[in-house]
Amino acid sequence: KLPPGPWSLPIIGHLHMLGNLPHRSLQDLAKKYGPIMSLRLGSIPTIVVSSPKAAKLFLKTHDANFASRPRYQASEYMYYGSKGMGLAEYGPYWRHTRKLCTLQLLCPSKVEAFAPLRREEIGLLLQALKKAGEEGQVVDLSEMIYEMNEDITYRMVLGCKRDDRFDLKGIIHETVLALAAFNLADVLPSLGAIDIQGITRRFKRNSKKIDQLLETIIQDHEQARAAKNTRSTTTGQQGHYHEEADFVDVLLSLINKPLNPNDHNEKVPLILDRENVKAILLDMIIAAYETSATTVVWTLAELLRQPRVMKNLQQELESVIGKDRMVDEFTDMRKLAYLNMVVNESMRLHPIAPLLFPHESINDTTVDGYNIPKKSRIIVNVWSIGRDPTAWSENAEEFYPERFMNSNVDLLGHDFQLIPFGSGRRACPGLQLGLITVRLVVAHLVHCFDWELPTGLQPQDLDMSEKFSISMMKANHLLAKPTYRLHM
Ligand code: HEM
Repeated sequence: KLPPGPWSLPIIGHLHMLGNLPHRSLQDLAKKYGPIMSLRLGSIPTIVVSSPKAAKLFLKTHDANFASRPRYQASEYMYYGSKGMGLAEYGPYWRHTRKLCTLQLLCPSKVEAFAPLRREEIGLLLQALKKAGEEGQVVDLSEMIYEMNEDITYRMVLGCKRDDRFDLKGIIHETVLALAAFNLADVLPSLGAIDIQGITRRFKRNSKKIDQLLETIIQDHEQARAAKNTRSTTTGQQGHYHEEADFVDVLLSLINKPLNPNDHNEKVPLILDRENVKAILLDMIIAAYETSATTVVWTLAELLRQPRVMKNLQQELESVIGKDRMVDEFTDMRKLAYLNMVVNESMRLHPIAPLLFPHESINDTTVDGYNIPKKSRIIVNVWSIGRDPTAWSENAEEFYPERFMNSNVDLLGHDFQLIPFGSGRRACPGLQLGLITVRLVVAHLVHCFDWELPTGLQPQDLDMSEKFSISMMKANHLLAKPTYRLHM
């Protein structure tokens, strides 16, 4: 038997029940039909998972069967015929690219190597805020945080944050918007050829622009590498031409080589080609583009709504760091226990991917007595799990970081009541990078400044509405007035 679910309409199935904030609509439905629920979105059989216990069954017990992704038009058009990693179906290509990304781009030593870049970009944000504070201005904190996060991302992935030859930020914004749009063809594939929403045309237009951008940047890197190599033969020096190699450098050092040289089972080894490189670069940009910034904005909004928690955090920062120097990523972060609780609590209530990214089942299987057909789409409602009163007690809707005191629950994916980065084979490979960025930016903003809401706005009246897009952001920008508080 299939899991229970509501009656569906012809053709559209349950699409009309999703609304603008599907995580909330699905939570309401799960209250009626249970933590493993069956829906049909267009023509796609869909299973919605809404409790920690059920999430464990899908993401741990039966993880291997649910580790694939549905086919999306976006993956086909924007990612060079599904050559990215995040949307790739489960199989050798995904496995090898994921390994490459985890070991070469997102490994702890690489995350650490970008610490000076983070320091520089956070420094620029703090300077701008200090100046605004001296002039008594209210700032658009959302905009400033997103901009800084983008600059960190572009420098880390591409080695630059602007280019005189093209509108780097504009092209990437357009790409993100195209990828975030709800595409009917993904749930009603028969509509794909008609392109009612004009999305296929948009993908085609956009993929050309993004390809030109990536191609130009790759060629710059190739020329720089060639120049460096000529120099190294004369001086006998080896190594990269930058102090810290950006992601383009790393991928170019692996291009035209087998994706996994140690896998002797494959008859024809998969070779990393130029399109793979461009698809992976785009994957990294999209994955890092706004995720950490969205979490920082939610955290600051919660802190502004809860002056008690803001004060506790400031006290912790003051006792560990004092007021005569800035937070240091290497020496201070692990001592900031309350900061970690604040970030955990923010990600519990505001996971940036409230429904993870849909998974797809590989074979027919049985879970908890229910039949789950092959090629079902699996939606894990992490947002609803984070607010489940049976897992989090009656105050589950409240922002209360102290709930993590003397608790072993963490964000790493083994506690199924808190999985903002997912869990299992498809869990976020950028977890360390995302988490350090969030913790570091929040620590600096709270350590360096006292924050006030714009005149007349009371903490309890701060708007916390959500907007469902590539990440679930705060619908309205966070505005606040900074006052610098350090003695330096
Ligand atoms: C606060 C920051 C971040 C959060 C909360 C987050 C969360 C997530 C979530 C929920 C998923 C989907 C898991 C699933 O489908 O089961 C995911 C996937 C992914 N994330 Fe992150 N992420 C963050 C930052 C980053 C960063 C900085 C990068 C890399 C630059 C990154 C790279 C990826 C990739 C490549 C995937 C797809 C993995 C796959 O399909 O195998 N993420 N992330």
